[in-house]
Amino acid sequence: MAESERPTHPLTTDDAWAFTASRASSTTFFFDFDGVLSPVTDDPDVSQPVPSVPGVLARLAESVARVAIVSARPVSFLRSRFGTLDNVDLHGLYGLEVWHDGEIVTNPAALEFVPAMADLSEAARTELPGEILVEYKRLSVALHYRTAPEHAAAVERWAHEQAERLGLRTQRGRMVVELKPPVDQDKGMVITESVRNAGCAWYFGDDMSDIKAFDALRAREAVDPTFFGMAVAVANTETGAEVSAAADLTLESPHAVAAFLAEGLGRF
Ligand SMILES: O=P(O)(O)OC[C@H]1O[C@H](O[C@H]2O[C@H](CO)[C@@H](O)[C@H](O)[C@H]2O)[C@H](O)[C@@H](O)[C@@H]1O
Repeated sequence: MAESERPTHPLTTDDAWAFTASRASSTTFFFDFDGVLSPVTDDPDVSQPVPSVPGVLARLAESVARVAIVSARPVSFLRSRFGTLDNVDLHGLYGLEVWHDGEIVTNPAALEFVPAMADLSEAARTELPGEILVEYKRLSVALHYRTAPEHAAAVERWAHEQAERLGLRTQRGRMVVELKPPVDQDKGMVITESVRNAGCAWYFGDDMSDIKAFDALRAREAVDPTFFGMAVAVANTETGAEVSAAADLTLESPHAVAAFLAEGLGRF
């Protein structure tokens, strides 16, 4: 396929892989973590990537310009799962953190919220029902109701009251509501910045925050007729319908993502 002939949406998977292979040296693959590279678990602390994922990402990084994980998890968590992959870039907390030259670089505008987040996580543990899992992430706090969905409304209400009181923002996800600093930073902004000089990029996501990353690919296509963006959703019963509706392709599960990439690697 000639370089300028980018495939049009909707497109076949074969066309997408063929074009990507022709642009490998200017292609980036971006991945969300939970629900995409890792099956969903009740306890976020025990989540692990699908066993074949680290090997597949390492091989992919040897075939294209760049592979990056763009997650709502802290970089420290991503390092605990992917620290051995020195050719995979890590963006944490929606891009508020990035792993760069052997250290975590934090958006300075978010740093002043560290004490408030520590206090907030303590308050959540005291004030919310005991079944609610409180995940303290240094710059944000996630309140999980996966194992107690009957408390969803109360948790959402509490989160919104705290956001109002402390001047924070909320982010809804899969059986979770998160309190974040009032800093303009989302996954779409990470992608917009990262694809400025790319010829092609893929993004794999499953949650509401990933739709902004899909939008960033579309926006790049709109201003650069040679750029090709491929938005891949991973199915789930919680946010799957909305994410799939915004995607070019839907894969069934994190295991299917790993198999899809392993098959695609044969095209390079
Ligand atoms: O951007 P991501 O990497 O997808 O992170 C989004 C949230 O993922 C985690 O929560 C989700 O996965 C948990 C483990 O499978 C699950 O228990 C929970 O119900 C999901 O919402 C993570 O714990 C959150 O901090 C992230 O915001």
